[in-house]
Amino acid sequence: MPTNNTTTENTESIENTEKGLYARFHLQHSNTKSSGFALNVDLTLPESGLTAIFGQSGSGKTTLLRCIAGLERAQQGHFVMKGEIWQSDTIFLPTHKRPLGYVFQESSLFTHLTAKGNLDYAIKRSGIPLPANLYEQVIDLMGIESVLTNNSQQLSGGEKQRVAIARALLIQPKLLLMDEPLASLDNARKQEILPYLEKLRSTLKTPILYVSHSVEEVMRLADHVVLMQDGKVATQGHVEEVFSQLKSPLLVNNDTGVIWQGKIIEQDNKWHLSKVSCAGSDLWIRNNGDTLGQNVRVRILATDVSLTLTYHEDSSILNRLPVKVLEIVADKDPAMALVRLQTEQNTLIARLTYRSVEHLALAEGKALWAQIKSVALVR
Ligand SMILES: Nc1ncnc2c1ncn2[C@@H]1O[C@H](COP(=O)(O)OP(=O)(O)OP(=O)(O)O)[C@@H](O)[C@H]1O
Repeated sequence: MPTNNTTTENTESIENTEKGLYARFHLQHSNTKSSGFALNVDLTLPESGLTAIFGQSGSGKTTLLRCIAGLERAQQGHFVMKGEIWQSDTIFLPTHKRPLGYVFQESSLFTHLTAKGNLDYAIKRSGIPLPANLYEQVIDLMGIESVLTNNSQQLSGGEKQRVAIARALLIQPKLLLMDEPLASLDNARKQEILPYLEKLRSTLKTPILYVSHSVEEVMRLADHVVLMQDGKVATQGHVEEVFSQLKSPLLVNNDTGVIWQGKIIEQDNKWHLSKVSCAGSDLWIRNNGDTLGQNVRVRILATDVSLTLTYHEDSSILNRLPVKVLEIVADKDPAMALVRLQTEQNTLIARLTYRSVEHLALAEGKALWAQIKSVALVR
């Protein structure tokens, strides 16, 4: 289950950080005391995968990342990275001694160097010998082979960011921090770079902390989500859990819906459809060139789910799943209700009128069929 923030001292977490990351910071910006911004977090994060730090502008995402990097010194701070203390009451490792890579909104490449020159400079500065093939693997992962000899000023915004990410990876960080790496790109460039970030997330063993205020990026990239509000952690948890909360603060109005992880297990070439198996529930989606066996994420909006008491074969809807009602809560619109449903092993949310809730006599535990009008691959 997603957990809420605790700002009290978490001694147990500090002791159990051989694997995960533990961050506790209390920081008050000296010149913002009047406006009252304070960062107050106490977080244990997974040791691998991509953790999205999400929240509105000014909620403290960058400040948290800067504290972790040692770029900002919290009045009270504790950061333990897989058993290594980077900050405590008595220790403060300066940024250059922390084995981390930092990717900023702007690529910050040296403009007088080529892409390759930027990478070589970073490797030399890190002083850590490169294992065989790492250079080639990183170039391949970021797809920058063809631009290596270009001067960094000649690169597109997306290429610059891919070189900047490669540069951060080549210093062999134990932690990769990314602060809105797509924020300075237009939508076309964002779409171009997202598949590289997906590949990075699924290939890299190093944990990634990724600041964003884009729901799309979070849904597509995150394994784990931390939602920041007013310098505090409002909620955190696995991406599927966080999105399946009926009142997820991540979502606004018609965005309500769930994310499922699945695998393409069948393709129907006649109708250009793919079957995705998601934890016991199979769904047909349009085939957009996906390959058999591919892991995918799908998004099912609450507005695309309707409920029937019996199995309707005479319907245009392809996806029908047996479900049980878990809970019914009021939507912001007084005419509408949000119904959380249990499928085989997942949660589904339907947005219905209260009239339909009454008509179907919906109540907790009631078994019925969910018809899913549209399933989108998250991309
Ligand atoms: N060096 C500083 N001195 C004083 N106040 C600061 C400083 N850095 C940030 N702040 C303030 O702290 C608050 C949190 O800023 P922060 O940049 O961490 O937010 P954010 O969630 O990353 O926002 P955004 O999404 O806009 O980048 C803001 O109110 C900001 O104005």
